[in-house]
Amino acid sequence: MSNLMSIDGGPKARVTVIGAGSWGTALALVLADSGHEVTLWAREPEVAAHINAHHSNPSYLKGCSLPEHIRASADYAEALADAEVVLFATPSHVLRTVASAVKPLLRPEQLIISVVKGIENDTYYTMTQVLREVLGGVVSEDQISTLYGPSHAEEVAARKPTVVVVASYSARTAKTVQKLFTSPMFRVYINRDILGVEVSGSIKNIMAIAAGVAEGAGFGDNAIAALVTRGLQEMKRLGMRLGASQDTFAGLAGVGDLVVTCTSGHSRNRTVGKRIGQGEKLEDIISHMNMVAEGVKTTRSVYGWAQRLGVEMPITEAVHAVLFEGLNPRDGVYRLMTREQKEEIIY
Ligand SMILES: NC(=O)C1=CN([C@@H]2O[C@H](COP(=O)(O)OP(=O)(O)OC[C@H]3O[C@@H](n4cnc5c(N)ncnc54)[C@H](O)[C@@H]3O)[C@@H](O)[C@H]2O)C=CC1
Ligand SMILES: O=C(CO)COP(=O)(O)O
Repeated sequence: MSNLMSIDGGPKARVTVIGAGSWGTALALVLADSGHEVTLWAREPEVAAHINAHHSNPSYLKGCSLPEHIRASADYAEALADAEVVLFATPSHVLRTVASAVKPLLRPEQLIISVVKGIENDTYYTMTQVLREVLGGVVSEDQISTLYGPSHAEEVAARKPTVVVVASYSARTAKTVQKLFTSPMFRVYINRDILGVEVSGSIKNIMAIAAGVAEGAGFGDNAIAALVTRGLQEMKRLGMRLGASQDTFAGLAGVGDLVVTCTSGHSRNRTVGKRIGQGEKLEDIISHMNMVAEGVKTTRSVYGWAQRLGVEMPITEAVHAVLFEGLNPRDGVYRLMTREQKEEIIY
């Protein structure tokens, strides 16, 4: 277990954030505001140079000034040299590669945090499961945690009130991470159900694409409310089949993140869905985006996972058909509306 004296016994910890996209940058700001020493690893050397010279990251977080004591580097060894805490904030499809690359630089006493939302294609692993597998032998699973919840980077960076959850394989680690992040505008609850947190916080991105498609296709608020409600049932059905706790889906990583992503103008997943609903092609949208819409890849994973387990996930199936099988968005909605008649709650 970590001997993070700087967190447990004092105000400052040395944190390295791997990934200077919008979320990694916003969380670096939260931690720096609390007095922690933060180093941001950026994949692009020009992003690191800009952060060091201008204390901002316009490529990923426009209009935001960063505290001057955040340092950036595009070199793993330099970025990780003194880290007590290593926070992964990359897109989900590169987490395995990035974690493998930094593994030789990690030490057993470091705490590892994932804020990455997604389910890996083919393995159907959550992101802490990927980290557990890749970092095994260096870092114990008790050192690993995840921070999820309704938290658009733009609002966090603007220091607007945000409430999230931390879940870990170890209660002590969860408590340490809670303490690390807590500030007057950033409140952190602990949730013991790490699987439920990761499953719900990842599948909500599929529902956000569906909500965007509905909006783009010209449907109304009733349709969005229906997608949020039935989407929650779907998330719960898969999650509980995997052993997650029902209550997690009513919590911040569940309905909390589902609502914000399905309704916020900040959401990249909702935006991708909306543009598809308006008639654009997925490839054209994605090829012009420098940011990640995790729901696209997660749709492939969850569709395959649900098929393998025999779990009914009609919204996920419809999103899969629209994204990857050429189904017209309006026909996707028609398909959902004309399914066989059902009871709302299956007991
Ligand atoms: N932006 C947000 O408001 C929130 C994002 N998240 C999650 O955080 C994770 C990271 O997303 P964002 O920071 O929003 O990213 P972003 O969409 O702002 O930027 C993409 C990031 O991925 C990096 N990247 C791209 N290809 C890479 C590669 N091959 N190797 C390493 N890095 C690569 C880019 O350099 C950039 O830092 C995602 O899983 C996302 O769902 C979670 C909560 C809030
Ligand atoms: O997870 C998020 C908010 O909690 C971010 O959602 P988007 O990736 O759709 O912007």
